[in-house]
Amino acid sequence: MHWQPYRYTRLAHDVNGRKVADFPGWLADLGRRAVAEAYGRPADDYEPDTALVNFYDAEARMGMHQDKDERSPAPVVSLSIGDTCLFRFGNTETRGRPYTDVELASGDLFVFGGPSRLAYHGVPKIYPGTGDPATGLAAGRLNLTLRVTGLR
Ligand SMILES: O=C(O)CCC(=O)C(=O)O
Ligand SMILES: [Fe+2]
Repeated sequence: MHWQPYRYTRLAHDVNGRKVADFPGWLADLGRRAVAEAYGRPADDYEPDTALVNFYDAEARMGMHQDKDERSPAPVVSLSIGDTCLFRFGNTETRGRPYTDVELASGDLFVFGGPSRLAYHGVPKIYPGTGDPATGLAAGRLNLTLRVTGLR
């Protein structure tokens, strides 16, 4: 599936009109491992169908929001590559406090599941120059979120 603010589509109308690439099997496996570890039980039934990729340059931010364009309550698995960011993990009721600020560094993985699936969250700050160029990313931050859209 392809996400364009704020809906999923089968074709990338806003890019090239083409069908999006199949979800890579290795990435789905990684998602299952993440969910299994976070939940402490096997997650063989976790079948993400969409990976949303966000690139953040030094000034980029993401405001507080809920991930609620999916029809499925399945967990969202977030992977971070490149620059470290300040990640704000909030509550399910409001955009504001209480929230918890954590740093997400390259290689960190975060699972939004269960009661936190619909928690507000955002990225108030990127720490430029903190990434390891060995990732292949010379600058900035990439975030991938694996999602089960529940749309087919
Ligand atoms: O970049 C992040 O860590 C969060 C991304 C996010 O919240 C989203 O793509 O919905
Ligand atoms: Fe989000």
